[in-house]
Amino acid sequence: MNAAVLQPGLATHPLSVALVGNPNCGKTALFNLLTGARQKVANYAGVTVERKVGHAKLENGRHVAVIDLPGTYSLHPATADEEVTLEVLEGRRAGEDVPDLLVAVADATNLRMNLRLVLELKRLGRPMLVALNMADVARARGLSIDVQALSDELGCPVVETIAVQSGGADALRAALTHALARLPDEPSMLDSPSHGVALAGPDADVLSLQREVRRILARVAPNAMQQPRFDQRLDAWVMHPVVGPLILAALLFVVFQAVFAWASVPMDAIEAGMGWLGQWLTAHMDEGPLRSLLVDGAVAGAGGVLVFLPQILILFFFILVLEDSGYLPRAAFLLDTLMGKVGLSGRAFIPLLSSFACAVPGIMATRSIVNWRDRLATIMIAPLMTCSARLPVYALLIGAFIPDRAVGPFNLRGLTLFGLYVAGVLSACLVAWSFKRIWMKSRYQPLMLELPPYRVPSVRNLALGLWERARIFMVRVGTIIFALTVVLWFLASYPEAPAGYTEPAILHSFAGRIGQAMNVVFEPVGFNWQICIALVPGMAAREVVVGALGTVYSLSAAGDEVADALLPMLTQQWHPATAWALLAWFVFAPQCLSTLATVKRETNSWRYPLIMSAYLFGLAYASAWVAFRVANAVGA
Ligand SMILES: Nc1nc2c(ncn2[C@@H]2O[C@H](COP(=O)(O)OP(=O)(O)OP(=O)(O)O)[C@@H](O)[C@H]2O)c(=O)[nH]1
Ligand SMILES: [Mg+2]
Repeated sequence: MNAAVLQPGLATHPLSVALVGNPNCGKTALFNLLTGARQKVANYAGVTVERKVGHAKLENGRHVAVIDLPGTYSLHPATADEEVTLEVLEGRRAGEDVPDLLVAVADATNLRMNLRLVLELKRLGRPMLVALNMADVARARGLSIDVQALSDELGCPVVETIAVQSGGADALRAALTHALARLPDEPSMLDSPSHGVALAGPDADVLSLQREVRRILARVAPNAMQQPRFDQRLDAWVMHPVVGPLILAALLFVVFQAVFAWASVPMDAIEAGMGWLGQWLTAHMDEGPLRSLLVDGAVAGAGGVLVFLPQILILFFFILVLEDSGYLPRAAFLLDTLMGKVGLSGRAFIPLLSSFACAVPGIMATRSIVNWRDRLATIMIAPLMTCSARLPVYALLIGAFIPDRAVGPFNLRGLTLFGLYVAGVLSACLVAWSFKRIWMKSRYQPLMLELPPYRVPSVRNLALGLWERARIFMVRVGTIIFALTVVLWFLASYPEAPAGYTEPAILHSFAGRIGQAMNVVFEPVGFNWQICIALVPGMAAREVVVGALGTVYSLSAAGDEVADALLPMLTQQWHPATAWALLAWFVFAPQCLSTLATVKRETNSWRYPLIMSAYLFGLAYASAWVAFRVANAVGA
C-alpha cells in the first residue's frame, strides 16, 4: 500500500493520479495539458498503447505524478494495450504502487458509452473523480448535462474539461488539489478492498451496467443525442463504395504533389545557406583536418540532411490533419476488404498507418490486435510502409534524376514519389499474403473500430505536432546523423594517401577500402563504391545515407575545390540506372536498428527480427537488381 497515504506526514514520493477512460475520449490531450508533455493525440481509438508518466503542479504547489493510459472499453481487457491499463490499475507493474486517485475521463458527447466504464471504475471503490471532457463540443451541440446530479449519482466530484484549450483543465486541477488534500483523512481508502481489484463476471455485469447507465442518463442528460446529421451526410460520400476510394486516392495525390510543389522555396534557402557556410569556412580557415571535418563532415554531411526538413514537415502536416479530422478510421473501413484478402486483420490498418511516420510506434500499435498471428504478420510488414526517414533519400534521388515536368495535371516528381509509396504498400500486401500462406493460417477477423466524429483539426495540436516532428528531426541530425558522419569522415580521410597517389585520396582510406570490398557484392545491382560506403553508417538510420553520400562526395572532390551541392553532383556522375536501383533498394531497405530492436522487444525473441532483416535484405537486393536491369534495358 502507498506509504504517502498511510502516513500523511511522511510523503516520500509524489502522489499518483491515473487517467482512465474509453479510447479517444481525450485522455492524452488532458495529460499533455496537465503536464506540459507532448504525447501523441489523434482522432481515432488506440493511439496510446503504453503507459506514460508526467508531472503536474497543482494550485497549492504540490507535485503529482500523472499517468496516461491506453483507452479501454471495460476492465476486462481484450487486447495487449488494454491489459497495460488494468495492470497499472491493479498495481501489478513492477516497482509501481496502485495509483492514489483515478481520474475517469469521459467523452461528454458520448456518455451512453463512456459511463459504463466510469461505473465499473466506481465499483473498484477507490478515490476517484470524473472529468467530463469535450465540454466545448457538447455545448456546441446543445447538449446539457446536469453535472451536479451526475456527481450525486456517482458519489464523486465531476468537473467539465476542454482538453484542447489552454486553461481547459483548470477546473480539473482545482478538483485534484482538493481531492488529493483529502486523501489521507479518508478512512474508506485505507481499508477498502480495492487494492486487489475484485471484478464480477463480465456477462452479468454488462447488463446491469447498461441498465444503470440508462437510468443515470435519463436523469442527468435527457437529451443525449446520436451521431450528428452532418457526419452522417458526409459519411454517405466518404464511405461510398465507389466515391470513397476516389476521395482517398485524390487525397493521397494532393499530399504527394504538395511534398514537392510546396517545399522548393524553403529547401533552396536551406541549401543556399549550407553552401554559403561551406564556402565561408573554406575561405576563412586554414586547410587541414579541422576544416575538412567541418566542411566535408558537418556541412556536407549532416547539413545535407537538413535540407529535407521542409518536405518532412509538409508530409506530417497532412498526416496530422488527417489524423485529427477523424478521416483515418473511415479509410480503414474502405480498405478493410483489401486487407482481408491478403490475410491481414482490419485492426492492422492503424498500426500500418503509423508506420508511415516511423515503424517503431507502428509496431508498438499492433498491441491492439487481439490475435497473435495477425499481430505478427502486421509487425513483419510494418517496415515496408515508407517511413519518413526514407523521404530524404527518395527526395534526393528524385530531385537529381526525375525531370520537373508536368504529366497532365500532375508533376512527374510527385507521381514518382507516390509510385514509391504504392510500391511499398503493394509489396506489403504480397508479403502479408505469403506469410499467411506459408506460415500462419488464421481466420479473417473483421474490422471493429469506433468511428470518431469529424472534427476541424485543432491548430494547437497541429502546431505542437509539427514542432515535435521538427524537433525530433533536428535532434537526429544533430546527434546520430552528425556523429555518424563524423565517424565516416574520419574513416574516409585516414590513412592519408601517399604523395603521388593519382586516384581520389578517399580510395586509400579505410572507408574507401571497405566500399571497394563491398562493391563486389553490390556491383551487379549497379551500386558504386561511394554508395557502398554510405550504406554502412546507414544501418543505424536510413537518412544517414544522404549525409554519408554528402561526406563521401565532398571528400572525393579534387584538391581545394569546394564540392558542389550533392544533388547536381549526383545528376552528373551517376548513371540513371544506378539511381533507379537505389530507389528500389530503399523501398525495402532493411537498415534500421531501432525497428529491429522494437521487434525483438515486442515479440520477445531474436527469431523475428532476424527473419525480418533477412527477407527485407533479399527483397531489397532482388528489386534493386531488377530495377537496374530494366533501367538499362529501356535506356533510362
Ligand atoms: N474539441 C475537443 N476535442 C478534443 C478534446 N479533448 C480531446 N479532443 C480531441 O479528441 C481526439 C482524441 O484525443 P486523445 O487525447 O488522443 O484521446 P485518448 O483518450 O488519449 O485516445 P486513446 O489514446 O486512443 O485512448 C483528438 O483529436 C483531440 O484533439 C476536447 O476537450 N475538445
Ligand atoms: Mg491517448
